[in-house]
Amino acid sequence: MSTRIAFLKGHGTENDFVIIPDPDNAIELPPAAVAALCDRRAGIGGDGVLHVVRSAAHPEARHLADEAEWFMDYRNGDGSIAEMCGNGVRVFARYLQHAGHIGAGDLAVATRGGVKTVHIAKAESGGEITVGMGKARLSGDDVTVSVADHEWPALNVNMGNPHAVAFVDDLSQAGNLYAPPLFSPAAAYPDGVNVEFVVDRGPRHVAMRVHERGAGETRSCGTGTCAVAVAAARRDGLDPAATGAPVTYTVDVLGGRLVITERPDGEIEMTGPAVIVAEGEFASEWLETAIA
Ligand SMILES: N[C@@H](CCC[C@H](N)C(=O)O)C(=O)O
Repeated sequence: MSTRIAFLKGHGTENDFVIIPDPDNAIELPPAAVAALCDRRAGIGGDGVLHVVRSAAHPEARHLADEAEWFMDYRNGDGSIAEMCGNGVRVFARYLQHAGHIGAGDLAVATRGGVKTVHIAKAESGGEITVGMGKARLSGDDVTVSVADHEWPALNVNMGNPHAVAFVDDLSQAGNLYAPPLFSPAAAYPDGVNVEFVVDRGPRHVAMRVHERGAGETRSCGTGTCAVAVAAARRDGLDPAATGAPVTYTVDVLGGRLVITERPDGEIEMTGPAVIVAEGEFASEWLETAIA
């Protein structure tokens, strides 16, 4: 029997998501279903899916239910699972606000990368959303990334999910990014990697392009902007832990701008917009046929 399944479409700096509200975790989303939803021609279209589930109803988040009522079950557009999505968590919070589950103010969201604290500014103050993204883990190991005949040294930064940050002379050097950049050594990223290409725009102001694991080139990556801000700060000789002063970078992405602050205790805050674009429903029959 065909049933109607509600969805919404949203984006954060044009990193776009299909949102599936499913408080009781009643909807099965195998990888092929996620890929069908994210298909930009035959499906709804998106870089990923935000499956909105109460933590108590999800086996991966039940243990976090006392800390965070909601779990962001994030999936990449190819159906693979990722630990964290920075733009996604802002859009997730915006959805909860849009649906009337929460108002402006503070919220805790469970993710596979731990519980994230979220602050939604009041509409009259611009409505932007700030997320406590946790600490960056930098590996000192040498990593390189390459595209066609260009090769760059990169910094291995983990923001819950893996990143390789390469400073380049010009963002066009990354080419069309239809294929994933190559990286070395393979052991640095056993589960694949998100690769950021970065140029300077001014003091504490950079711009980047990103090739995301499981999605291809996207117009923004929130965890990527955090990785880039930390990599740029270290390159510029700035370490909040050493000076006791927070450091803020503005990171331009193809789809907008995010502001990233690293505090002396290493905690990173990301601030940016989140938009709900549309809502609708599809027939379960369509999804079943699409993945058959
Ligand atoms: N777009 C995201 C990151 C999504 C997950 C990533 N593709 C991965 O596989 O780690 C963001 O805004 O952080």
